Amino acid sequence: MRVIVADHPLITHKLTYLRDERTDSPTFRRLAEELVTLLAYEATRDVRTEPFSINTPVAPTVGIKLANPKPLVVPILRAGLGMLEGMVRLLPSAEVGFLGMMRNEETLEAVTYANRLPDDLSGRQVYVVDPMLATGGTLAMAIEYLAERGARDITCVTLLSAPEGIAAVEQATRTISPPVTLVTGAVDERLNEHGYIVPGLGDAGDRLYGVV
Ligand SMILES: O=P(O)(O)OC[C@H]1O[C@H](OP(=O)(O)OP(=O)(O)O)[C@H](O)[C@@H]1O
Ligand SMILES: O=c1cc[nH]c(=O)[nH]1
Ligand SMILES: [Mg+2]
Repeated sequence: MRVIVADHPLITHKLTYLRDERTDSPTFRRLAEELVTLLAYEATRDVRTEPFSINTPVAPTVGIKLANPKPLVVPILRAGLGMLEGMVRLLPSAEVGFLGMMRNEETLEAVTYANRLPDDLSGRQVYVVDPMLATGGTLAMAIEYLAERGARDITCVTLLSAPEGIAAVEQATRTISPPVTLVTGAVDERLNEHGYIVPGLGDAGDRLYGVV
């Protein structure tokens, strides 16, 4: 797995406010959206394009446009929804599929409770968005699932990642065929005994949408 830590000062600045416990929900949502736009710039560096002929007012020229099939963006509900708008703003022609997944807070194992994705992902570039990569169970399960359906390559965009989670996803993706890339805003110190990222930002879903 290729890991890109996009530690641009603007990203780290916005992440600092996002982490701050005093940041309220509306501000948290706005910052998450702004952050994903900055991360998406890095994450889409290898998006597939094809030549596109146009005429400027001065001369004909050949540029590029996104190739077909268009990329698929997959937010992992709930917290990934907070990154969807920023992602599709940058990729307006992308399609969107949904995976609903939650961690069992006792066992820390991921459970899938919703799935609305095209059956056949052959040839598709897939961008998975979820703010948090903690133990890695959720992302590993999502990646395996997308690979089984034939995704051509899979790029995961997270705001924060734990070293333990990166190692777990690396291990889990060792045997799958599509290339996997992780683009993250920061790699934090560790996980605590409850599986939360330290220093992290708490529960991203709760901070975006309220405590469940
Ligand atoms: O790497 P892991 O240990 O699997 O943890 C990461 C997952 O935990 C959070 O979701 P959560 O289960 O809290 O669901 P929510 O988005 O509905 O709050 C987060 O958004 C990831 O999906
Ligand atoms: O720190 C963490 C770990 C998992 N999920 C979160 O929302 N935050
Ligand atoms: Mg949560």
